[in-house]
Amino acid sequence: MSIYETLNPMQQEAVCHTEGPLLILAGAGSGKTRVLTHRIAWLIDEKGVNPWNILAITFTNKAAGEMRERVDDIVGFGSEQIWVSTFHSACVRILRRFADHLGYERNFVIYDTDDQKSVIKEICKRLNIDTKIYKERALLSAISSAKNEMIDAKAYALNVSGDFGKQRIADVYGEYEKVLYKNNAMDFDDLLVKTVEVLRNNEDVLNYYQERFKYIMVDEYQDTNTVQFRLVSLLAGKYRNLCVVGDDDQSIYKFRGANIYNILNFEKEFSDAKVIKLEQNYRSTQTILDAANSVIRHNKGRKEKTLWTANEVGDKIVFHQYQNEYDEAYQVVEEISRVVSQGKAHYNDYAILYRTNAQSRVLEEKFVARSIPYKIVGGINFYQRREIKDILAYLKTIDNGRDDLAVRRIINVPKRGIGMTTLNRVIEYGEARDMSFFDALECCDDIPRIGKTGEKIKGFVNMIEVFRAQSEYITLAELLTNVLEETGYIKELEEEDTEVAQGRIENIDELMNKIVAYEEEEEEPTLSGFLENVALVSDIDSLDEAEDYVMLMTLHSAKGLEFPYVYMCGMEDGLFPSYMTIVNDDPEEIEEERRLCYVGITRAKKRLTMTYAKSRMVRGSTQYNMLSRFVKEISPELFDLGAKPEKTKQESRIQRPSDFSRKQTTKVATAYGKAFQVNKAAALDYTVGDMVRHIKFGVGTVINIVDGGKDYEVTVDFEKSGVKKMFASFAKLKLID
Ligand SMILES: Nc1ncnc2c1ncn2[C@@H]1O[C@H](COP(=O)(O)OP(=O)(O)OP(=O)(O)O)[C@@H](O)[C@H]1O
Ligand SMILES: [Mg+2]
Repeated sequence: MSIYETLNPMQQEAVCHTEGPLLILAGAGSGKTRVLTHRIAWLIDEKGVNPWNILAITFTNKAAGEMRERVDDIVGFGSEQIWVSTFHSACVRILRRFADHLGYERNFVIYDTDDQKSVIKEICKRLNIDTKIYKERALLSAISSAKNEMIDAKAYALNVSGDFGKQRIADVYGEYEKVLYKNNAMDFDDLLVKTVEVLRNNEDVLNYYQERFKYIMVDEYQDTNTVQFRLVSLLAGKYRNLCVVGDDDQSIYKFRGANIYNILNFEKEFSDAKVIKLEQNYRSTQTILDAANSVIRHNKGRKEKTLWTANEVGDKIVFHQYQNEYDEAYQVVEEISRVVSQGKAHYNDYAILYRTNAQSRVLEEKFVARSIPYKIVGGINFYQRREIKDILAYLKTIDNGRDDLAVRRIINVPKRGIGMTTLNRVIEYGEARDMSFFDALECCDDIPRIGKTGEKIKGFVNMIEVFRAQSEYITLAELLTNVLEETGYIKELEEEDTEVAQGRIENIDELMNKIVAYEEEEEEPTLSGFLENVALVSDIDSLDEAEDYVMLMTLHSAKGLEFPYVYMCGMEDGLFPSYMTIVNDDPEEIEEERRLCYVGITRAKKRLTMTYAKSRMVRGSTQYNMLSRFVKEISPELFDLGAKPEKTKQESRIQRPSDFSRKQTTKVATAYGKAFQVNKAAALDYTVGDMVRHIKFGVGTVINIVDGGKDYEVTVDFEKSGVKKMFASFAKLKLID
């Protein structure tokens, strides 16, 4: 049977429409990616197109890898000639060849955020710009947005029209471009911008690539931004054989400048474009598809789509409610383990999806405890993350300082201006005397040629010693708080103010949760005890080799992928949709989160399980959340509500070799544990979900309560005035019976 017979008539039409622009707009699982791979095969096998003339662009490296595999399978010989890559790697390839046309050396370097920041810092100093007012990160993000909109430094400067703030940004932007050029460096946005520039300004280069890429395909088109759109239109400018596929309901990268209007732009720029809609979903059961549709229906201003499936009705959506995130993780892992051990599924039939990276920690610990192989897709295991390693290195150094690697890891993190030459001298000194690195640091006065850096070293040693002294009389959570504050670690991340930095902060918060849970449960908590406990769960080497593993990933990373069994964990308002989305109360943000939910649901082929934890520790304090609004949007008849969670013993929050009884404690650490006090949950006479009355705002529903130490922070959704956050003692909310 020819592979084309495995396509439906609309898909076949899309595959065979090889000449001229083509837009495939279709819902999840309708075979868009499949059409792209089959189109490549068709071009080569049936149209005799040279594989060399084909460019396929995908969104992530994983997607590129998968597409490459699918193409290899159906094309066979010659498939390695096809460019299957992400936007960025395609651009790097082009620039490595033609960057000299822009006056760059071809071996230009690519700057990461740290490099960019030091450039900005240096410029601000030179221009006398106060970085307290003009934050480095804000400057960088203004420059990045400008680049993604293809506004260069000159154009930016022309547009400031007397706005002093913008003028400063324009000054920095101009200088920044000069410095990068001088250093033969490009930042991430440059890769795209400069490629467009090379193509625009050099007819021969443009000609070369237009001739080369006679057939261009772009997957996940809904998440392209302005400069990416420009790039594609330039490349396809001559032959116009451009096929883009996307789904406006799955646009989830607006925060990175993705521009959903590119779908409209496409129809404008390529007005003769053929538009094909695919309506049959092949991936999911009827039930899963119904659930997805019932959620996405709540978004306004979307293109209404019909999506049906011939697949069976299938299992109901499973919904579980748990006491807390530990129960949730425990039960999910147990369930997977049970089914797999019965031989009914493989580990890699499963994916666990969550909203934030930090949620992986508890799940990972349960997997390690059960010796079940798992892999974090598109990310890094919790205990391997940079910030977690850094903070643990601080704690190890405070604990005893005998771990040279740990001390060396943090001596200059955050930057303290202690250079490599100095450090080598300290190492040499220590090795000659058989001392630990930390002991050698303590002797820095005696080390020759240390000079002024000695003061900086002493500052570091002193700080560690103060922490050591403190650790005698404060709790571990307080110690961690002090480390985060005194070292400036958190401040640096806060100032960076990027998506990545925010993720790092969330991970550190999660480590705080771990410490608080450890202290609550342990009879005699100690720093060494905590570090041993961590070593127990972070030792995952043995599981690394497995070929069959459960996949854990954020909802964002799951785009384009599919799995027989999907778990969506943490289905709570305040987590998903995120807390900030709810507080900002911006309908567009909620819609973006809803699209993310749609992406999550539609990853599942056979069965979808959604889980909800009534309480969850956030920054060291227990938070009670309401069920996610997205779950409520799914019609109740689609759920298997009989599937109540089995009553199990209260799940331990920490991993330990032997069983023990959980110590009941009322101690609760606040955000960064400044104050410790008795849990006052009994002090409020209302709880999440209750109706309350406020003297000014009227009637509303309590949607969140956070124990903020001295007071409770209560979030209420008022019928008239929307969501408001307030302190319980001031709000004087009255419970309505
Ligand atoms: N005509 C078909 N016959 C059988 N299976 C199909 C057909 N079309 C697609 N499929 C299968 O349906 C699943 C979904 O296809 P694909 O991943 O291409 O969808 P998609 O539209 O790209 O989804 P997403 O929007 O999530 O990226 C895949 O397993 C694919 O092999
Ligand atoms: Mg796809």
